[in-house]
This record gives sequence, C-alpha cells and structure tokens, in this order.
Amino acid sequence: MAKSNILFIINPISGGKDKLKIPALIDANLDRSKFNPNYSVTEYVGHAAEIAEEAANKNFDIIVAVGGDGTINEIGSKVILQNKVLGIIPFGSGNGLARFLKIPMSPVKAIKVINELNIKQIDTATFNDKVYFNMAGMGFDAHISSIFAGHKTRGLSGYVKLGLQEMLSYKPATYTITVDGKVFTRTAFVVSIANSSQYGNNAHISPLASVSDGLLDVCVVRNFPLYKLPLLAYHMMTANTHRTDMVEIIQGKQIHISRPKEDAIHIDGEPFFMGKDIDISVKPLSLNIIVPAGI
Ligand SMILES: Nc1ncnc2c1ncn2[C@@H]1O[C@H](COP(=O)(O)OP(=O)(O)OP(=O)(O)O)[C@@H](O)[C@H]1O
Repeated sequence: MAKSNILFIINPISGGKDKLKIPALIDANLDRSKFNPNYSVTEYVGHAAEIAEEAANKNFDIIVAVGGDGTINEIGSKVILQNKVLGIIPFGSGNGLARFLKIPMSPVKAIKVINELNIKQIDTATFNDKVYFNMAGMGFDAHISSIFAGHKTRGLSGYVKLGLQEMLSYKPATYTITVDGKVFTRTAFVVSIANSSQYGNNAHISPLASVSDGLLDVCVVRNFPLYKLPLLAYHMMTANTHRTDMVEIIQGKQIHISRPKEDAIHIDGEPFFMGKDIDISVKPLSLNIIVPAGI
C-alpha cells in the first residue's frame, strides 16, 4: 500500500507547553511503513489556516493539528474544503473536541491512534461565515474571552479572578432564539451551541451531545446568583447539566439568534465580535477525522 503523506502543524504556544521535542517524538513513534511525516510550526494567529490551505496544493492526505481547539478550528476549516483527513495530537488548554472523541492526552498514545488510521465522519457547524467543530456561543464566556484577549493578566488564576470580578457587574442579555422554526425568548447568562458535549477540561455543558447525530445542542444557561456558580461548575464536571433547571437544552439543525446589540462571540474558544443576528447550521458528517478504534 502507498504511504500517506502526513503534515503535522504545531502551535508552539497552545496549552502553554513546550513542543520543541514533538517532531522527534513523532519520528520515534509514527508508523513509518504507513506515513511520510512533514512538520510546520505556526508563527502567528491564522498561520495554521494558511499552512493547511497551502497544503491543499501539495500532496498531503492527512493534516494533524498539534494544539488545542483553536488550532483544530484553523486547520479543520481548510481540511473540510479539501475533503482531506484531520488528526489531532492534543496540546491545548482545554482540548474539548479531543477529549470528547477520546483521543488520548498523552502525545505518544495520540500518535499511536494516528498509526491505526481509524477514520470517522463527524458533524461540523457554521456560525455566520465561520466554521466550527466543538463549541461556539455568546454571553458571559464570550465576554470574558474577549476582554481576557486584550488583558495583561495571564494564566488560569488571572482568568478566574477576572471572571469573578466581571460577574458582579455582568448584565445578561435577552435573546430571541429560533430553532428549526420554533421561537424561544430567553434571558441567558450564556448561550452555547454545542457540537460536542464539552468546552474542554471535561466541563460538560450538554452531556448527551453527539458529533454524528446531525444536530446541534442549543444550551441556554439561565441567569443565576453568584453563589450558585460552584453548583453549575459541579453539574458541568459531573456531566449532569441536562438534569438541572440551570441549563435548558434545545436540539436542532437550523438556528437563528437575535440579540439586542453587536457583541462578543466565541468560536471554538477564540473570541470574535459579531452583529446582532447570527445564523448557525449543522453540516452533517462533513469532516473526516482520525479517532481511536471503537469511537
Ligand atoms: N506562534 C504563535 N503565536 C501566537 N499565537 C499563535 C501562534 N500560533 C498559533 N497561535 C494562536 O494560538 C491560539 C490558541 O491556540 P489553541 O486554541 O490551539 O490553544 P489553547 O487556547 O491553549 O487550547 P484550547 O482551545 O484547547 O483551550 C489560536 O488562536 C492560534 O491562532
């Protein structure tokens, strides 16, 4: 059988972990009877998408994201256009999609999953003009990631501190959400449109979500007093939000959200700014992705 040409695109900053030794680790563990490996390292935001797009003109069969959900988004959005295959070596902070797909967090084990070359088709989604794979949405989480992006504070403790400060003054918006023609008006702390079940770090907002059911899960987190934040976190970490009245989950294919003003949104955890009206739709089984056998 002819060998597959495989390109590893490495985000050197994702997850805050050093990746200098990654090419050597891949060389040592990749099945060279199946693959010819090549490596690229990203230098700026958007570079992974550029490299993946250029790879379309070269003879690559598989492109592997070595990074987190933001890196997967940049690469995956080109891979679906080329109908190629995406692989993941998880190296992000949250790794939502990789965790959902049970791709091991250990780089050596993740390389071994690539060696098995078990390919599955999963749903993807569009959020106005942007493609996403794991989770997108608006509300408090998007607000925090947009201000954190321009903030000098870094690290998890800075993020938590900023989040708690902002929570005291945050005013939840009222959204008109149309899901497959049915209208819901909701005042919400967060509205997440989930493809997989989790944001990352096993924080599950929509525990029963599937990436191959042709449906998105609109998760409306109702407004709540600050003292209930640990309870919400507990429900997310124990994958029980669907059993509580803190989160309402509405499944559908075609979603329109209208909000009072232009505001922050996030796409696979990366902050952007969008207008009042947002159209979201699912693209069933549109991405070829390498997953562990049995998934
Ligand atoms: N050399 C670079 N310098 C600065 N930013 C970069 C560089 N290469 C890639 N990026 C950007 O890094 C951002 C974060 O990447 P990614 O989302 O993969 O990691 P993460 O946020 O740590 O993980 P996760 O999304 O799983 O929590 C992406 O927006 C990507 O465009």
